[in-house]
This record gives sequence, C-alpha cells and structure tokens, in this order.
Amino acid sequence: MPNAAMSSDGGDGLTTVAAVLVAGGSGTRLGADVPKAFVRVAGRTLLEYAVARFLGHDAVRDVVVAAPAALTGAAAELAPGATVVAGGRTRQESVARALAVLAADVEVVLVHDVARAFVPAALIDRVLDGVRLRGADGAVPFLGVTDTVRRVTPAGDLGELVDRTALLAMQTPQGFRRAVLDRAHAAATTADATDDAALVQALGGRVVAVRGDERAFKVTVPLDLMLAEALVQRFGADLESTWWDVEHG
Ligand SMILES: Nc1ccn([C@@H]2O[C@H](COP(=O)(O)OP(=O)(O)OP(=O)(O)O)[C@@H](O)[C@H]2O)c(=O)n1
Ligand SMILES: C[C@](O)(CO)[C@H](O)COP(=O)(O)O
Repeated sequence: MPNAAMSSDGGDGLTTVAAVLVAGGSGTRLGADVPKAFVRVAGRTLLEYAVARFLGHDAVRDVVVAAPAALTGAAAELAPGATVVAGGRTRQESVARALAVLAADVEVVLVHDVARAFVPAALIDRVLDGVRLRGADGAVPFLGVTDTVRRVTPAGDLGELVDRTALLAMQTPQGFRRAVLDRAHAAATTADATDDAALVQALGGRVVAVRGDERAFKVTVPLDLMLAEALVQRFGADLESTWWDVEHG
C-alpha cells in the first residue's frame, strides 16, 4: 500500500491522542514474584509510573492499559483514570486488544511498554511531532548501539563484525496515525511482531525515527530494577532534572 494512501487518513489535525500501555507480560527475565507491571520501585508499581506519565501529559486524552488477564481488576485499581482490558498471549495481541476499545474519534495512538515506566514527557512530545509534523504514518524513538556487535555462527563461535553505526535500538512510545495502526494489526500475518513499527512497515507505511532517551529504558532484568530504584531516589519520581537535560539533552 503506498505511503500517500496510508497517510491521507487519520484526520488532518491529528489532535486526539490516546496511549495504549501494554502491561500484559509476565516478566520472565526479571524473575519477580508478580508480573512485571506490578513490581514496585520506591513503593509504586511500574504500571502507576507509566500511567501517570501519559495521563499527566497535556496532549494525551485517553489511556488504555492491556493488563495480564487475571489481574485486570488490580490494574484498574492502580490506574483509575485509564481503561483496562485483558492482554493477550503476545505483546502484539495485547496491543490489538487495546486498540479494539479505543474511542472512534482517536486520531493518533502512542503504543508504549509499561516496562519503560520512566519515559520523559519530552520524548512523548518528540514522537508526536514526528507523526504530526513529518507527514509520516508513524514515529519511533531510537538510541544508538553502544557495544561492539558480532554475528554468531551456527556452531556458537564469534562471527562477522556488524557495523553498529548502521544499527538503531528501538524504544517506545511508538506513535502512529490510528487508522494506519488499525489496518496494520488487522493485516498482520503473525502474532509475535516485537514492535508496531514492523507491522506498519509491512503494510508499506512510512515510519520516521526520532531521538530516544536513556530514561525510557526497558526494565527487563534485575539490574534494570536496581537502576530504576537508584534513578528515582536521585531524581524523584518523574526523573526530570536540569542536570540530566544539560548532560544528555
Ligand atoms: N503478552 C504480552 C507480553 C508483553 N507485553 C508487554 O510488552 C512490553 C514489553 O515486553 P517485555 O519487556 O518483553 O515484557 P515481558 O514479556 O513481561 O518480559 P519477558 O519477556 O522477560 O517475560 C511489557 O510492558 C509487557 O508487559 C504485553 O502486554 N503482553
Ligand atoms: C517494543 C520494544 O520495546 C522496542 O524495543 C521491544 O521490541 C519489546 O521487545 P520484547 O522482546 O517484548 O522485550
């Protein structure tokens, strides 16, 4: 499907924005005794941090959370301003279930991992600008890759060197014109795409890259939780600080 056709719908103003927060995972790599969204950092769950980021953002009107099916009630209690749905077996299914309950007038959707609970408002702004100002179907934040990267051979030996300057590590929120994202999910041929940009591009959509932010790191393994705890202690719950912006802005 050509870009022009995909970009022509979704509304001219692109003003009505909803956030889909996926929280339906179990957090196997974290290994906590509750699903990852319910793990606490400085007394609050990752779900609460993430919901507060989006409900507190001026541009975002609606928030939908896809929670583990057995914990939708608990999620609703922690996120009173959000709509909660049961997540699916995969991240992709969780996104699709949340998309299914969005209000009809939503024009832009921000899909975000609750595991990236500390996303700063400025990153949400950059993603929205990417969709609204660059005429794209979607906008996705990225960081550069900092390690040396190699392929591994089938035998498990060190393979060829990969040029890391040509690689981008994707973050969330990933922002899309709502009509395009709906179509991309409806057309998906597998249920395990690791992000939504891949589905939109599979349909011929144009997705632009915007600068990411280290604070939007994904809590994946126990060390990430220690980092989160230390950052909240150092900078406060929203991790906003002049020092950070000077150093990293
Ligand atoms: N069936 C699923 C699987 C994942 N997610 C969400 O997708 C985001 C990114 O996934 P990841 O960090 O991999 O979370 P988990 O799947 O929970 O982690 P793991 O792979 O270690 O089990 C998380 O916010 C997670 O809750 C989801 O909503 N539904
Ligand atoms: C969407 C994502 O966070 C972008 O980096 C990532 O693809 C999620 O992958 P995971 O395997 O579910 O952690």
